[in-house]
Amino acid sequence: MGVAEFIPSSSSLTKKASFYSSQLSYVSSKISHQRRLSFKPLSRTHNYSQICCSVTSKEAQAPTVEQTDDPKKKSECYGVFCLTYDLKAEEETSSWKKMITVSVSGAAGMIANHLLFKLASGEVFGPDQPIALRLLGSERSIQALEGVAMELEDSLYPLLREVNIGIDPYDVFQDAEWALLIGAKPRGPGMERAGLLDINGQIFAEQGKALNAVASRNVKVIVVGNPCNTNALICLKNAPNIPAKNFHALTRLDENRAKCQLALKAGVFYDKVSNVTIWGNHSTTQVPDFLNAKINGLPVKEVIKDTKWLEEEFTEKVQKRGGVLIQKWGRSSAASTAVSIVDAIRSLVTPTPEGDWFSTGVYTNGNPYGIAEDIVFSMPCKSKGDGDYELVKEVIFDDYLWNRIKKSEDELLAEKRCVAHLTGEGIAVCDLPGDTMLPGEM
Ligand SMILES: NC(=O)C1=CN([C@@H]2O[C@H](COP(=O)(O)OP(=O)(O)OC[C@H]3O[C@@H](n4cnc5c(N)ncnc54)[C@H](OP(=O)(O)O)[C@@H]3O)[C@@H](O)[C@H]2O)C=CC1
Ligand SMILES: O=C([O-])CC(=O)C(=O)O
Repeated sequence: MGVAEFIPSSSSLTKKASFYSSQLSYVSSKISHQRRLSFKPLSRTHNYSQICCSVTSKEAQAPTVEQTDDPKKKSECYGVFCLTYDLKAEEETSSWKKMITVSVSGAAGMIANHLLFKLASGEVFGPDQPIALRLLGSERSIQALEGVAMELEDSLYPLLREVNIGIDPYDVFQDAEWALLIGAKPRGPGMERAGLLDINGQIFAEQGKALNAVASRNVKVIVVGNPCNTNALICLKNAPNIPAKNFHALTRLDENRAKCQLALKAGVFYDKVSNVTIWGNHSTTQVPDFLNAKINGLPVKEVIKDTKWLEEEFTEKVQKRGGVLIQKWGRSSAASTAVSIVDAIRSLVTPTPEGDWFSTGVYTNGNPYGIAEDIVFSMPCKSKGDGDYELVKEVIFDDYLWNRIKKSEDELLAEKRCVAHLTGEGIAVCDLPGDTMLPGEM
């Protein structure tokens, strides 16, 4: 067991967003499959949706190219983004809902490369839901992010109304109604878990502060970047003006993996598997719950009688699926993670089917199970489809399940002690269990 102590340096505590300076923003609008595009360099204080366009009718209006002699302005726009359409009146696509704003970090990364196109297509929020995408990158990735914006443009999604890229979270999270926090430093060879927690924790502390300052007061936040549970805890602690309940750590990929393994073993298609909970941390201590899960409406243990398989093989397969995938692919799950983010969002914006539930890592504030308070722990939830959720009470525990849950709880409590300097709870003491690993580590 390694013991490390983090005394917060003044730089780590007082560091403001380091990316305040330059940024590029692209705003696009697509109406009735015809493109209306505009580009404006946005300052931190602009209201983006007011800057964007509106239309009076479905008829195209002649574009006017904005001429500028300002060389700085010129260098900030390219191609069709330099065209400004003069759209004067209010939008009349009356069958569509009011546009929502979704901010995504790590937007030039592999997961985002799948996710953004699903968001823009209407697959996530519905075919009548216009969307503004605000994409957060860094100085490292700004060129790639321009490439992402270009591909989104070239995809001609009618619902995609704005694409805005930047490197300052205080800009990119402005008015966000959903914040999908994917960007994080991957754990490299020889890097201690404590080191990863510290580096990524600082990213999420900063982003929490930015959300607190500029996002919608009811923003829903899904933390994907690892270690996602503790990153989510850090994020919510740095965003005291946003309800802690609104923060999630993504464990839906683990739920999907568990469903797949149960379906395989039972010889049924996976739509027959329901009520699967992932308890705890998105790490190798996570607990895929086969006690409460069902196949064809029956308890899994009545369908799969091989308890040894359930307790050992199944559990370990789910816990380590990410690592096996990395060995095969040479990189971590990207497409299936994006799919699981879609699932996680849809579970919050559509009513949960009667009797079923879904897993998500949420803040343990008054949970009915007896899990330690003040951590982010994956638990069974159901939703009315309003973006909110409640914990499911109708679950049972046996010694096997409860002992495993406690191990994951211990791990998260240790991670929490390790990031105390980032949650405002004093001096961090890092005494992580030696076997603490991400699913992607073997
Ligand atoms: N919860 C879950 O179920 C899963 C979580 N994950 C996690 O999701 C995260 C993203 O995965 P993926 O998209 O595949 O990764 P990529 O490496 O493709 O992208 C990650 C992005 O993170 C950003 N980043 C932020 N800070 C740093 C830093 N200090 N060093 C390097 N990159 C940084 C980079 O963008 P930029 O330069 O623009 O900041 C980069 O594009 C990882 O943390 C991964 O472990 C992966 C699979 C499942
Ligand atoms: O460890 C990783 O980066 C990948 C991961 O979370 C997973 O596959 O579940």
